[in-house]
Amino acid sequence: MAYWFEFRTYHRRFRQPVQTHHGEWQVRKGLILKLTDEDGRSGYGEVAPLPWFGSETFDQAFSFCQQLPSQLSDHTVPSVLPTLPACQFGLESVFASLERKLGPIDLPNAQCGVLLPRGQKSLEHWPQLWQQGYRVFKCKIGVESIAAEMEWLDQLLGQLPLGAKLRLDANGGLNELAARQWLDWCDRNGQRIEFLEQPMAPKDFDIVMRLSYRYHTPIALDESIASLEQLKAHFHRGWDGIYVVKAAIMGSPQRLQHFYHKYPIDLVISSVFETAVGRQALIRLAIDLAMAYPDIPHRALGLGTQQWFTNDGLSETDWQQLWQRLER
Ligand SMILES: O=C(O)CCC(=O)C1=CC=C[C@@H](O)[C@@H]1C(=O)O
Ligand SMILES: [Mg+2]
Repeated sequence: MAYWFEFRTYHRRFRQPVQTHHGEWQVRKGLILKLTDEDGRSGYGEVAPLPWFGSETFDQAFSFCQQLPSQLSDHTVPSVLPTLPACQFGLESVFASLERKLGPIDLPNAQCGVLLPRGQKSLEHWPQLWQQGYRVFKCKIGVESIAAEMEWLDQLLGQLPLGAKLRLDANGGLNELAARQWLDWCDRNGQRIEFLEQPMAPKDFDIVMRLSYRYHTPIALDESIASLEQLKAHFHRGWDGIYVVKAAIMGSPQRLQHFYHKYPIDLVISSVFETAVGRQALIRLAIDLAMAYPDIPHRALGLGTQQWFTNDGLSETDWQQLWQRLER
C-alpha cells in the first residue's frame, strides 16, 4: 500500500519573545507532515527544529521535506540522515499517527510544567495558571543580574501556594560562582525548587557533576543532552541527575524508548514550542515510556508552552482544521 505524503509550513510569532541566555526568540517556524492512505485516512506529524540546541535549521528541514517523493511506501519510514533529527522525529510520528489510529489525548494541567514569562509578568500570570490547575512552574534565569533575578523569584515564591513547585532554567548561562549562588538559594528554599536546569555550559559538565554532589537541589541537563548520542554519553559518564529530553529534536522516538527500557533515567519530556501535532506525539511518547515502568514516579511533562502563542488554531487537536490553517 502506498501513502500520499504532503507537508505545510507554519510560523508562529510568540505573544512576547522567549528570553533566555541564548537571546530573544520571536518566531517559531516548523512544518506539519500529513500522510494519507488509500482509504483516505490521514496521520499528522511535526518537524520543529531548534538549531541552537544542535538540530537542523528550518531551511534544512524544509529542503529535506521538499525532496521527499509525494508517494511513500507504507510501513517503511524513509531513511533520514542523523543530522536531521527533527525530520526523523516528524516522519516517525506521522507514520505512527496514521498506523496507530489513536485519537488526541489531553494531559491534566497538574501533570504539565508551565513556562512563566520573566520578572514582574510572572507575578501577573501565575494566579490564572494556578486556577487552571497548573502546579509546576518554570522560570528562566541567567538573563539579568543574580540579585535582580533572586529578588523577582523571592517575590514569586512569596506569592505561590506551598503546593507549587518551581523549576529554574539557566540555559547554561552561569559560571561556577553564580551556579553555587543559585544552588545555595535553591537549597534555602528546600523542596519548593524541583530542580535547577542546565546551570552551566555543556563544556562545564565535570563542574556540574561535582556541584550535583555538593547541593541538595537536583540538577537537570538539557542543552548537554540535546541529542540521543549526547544523552547516552552523559549517562555512561555517570550522570544520575535529571534529563530534560527534547524528544522532538532527538531523532527516532523508538531509539529513545529502547534506551529508556534498558536504563529508566529520571527524565522530563520537554517542549520545543511545538504545535498541538508535535505535542500529541510527545504526550504519546511520555505515556509509552511511563507504561514501561508504571511503578516509577514520573515528573510533570515540560509541555506547558501553549500560552506563549495567540489563539491561532495550532494549539487545537482538530487535525483537519489545523491543516487547513497552514500555508501551502
Ligand atoms: O521544558 C519546558 O518546561 C518548556 C520548554 C522550555 O523551557 C524550552 C524550550 C525550548 C527552548 C528553551 O528556550 C527552553 C529550554 O531551555 O528548556
Ligand atoms: Mg532548558
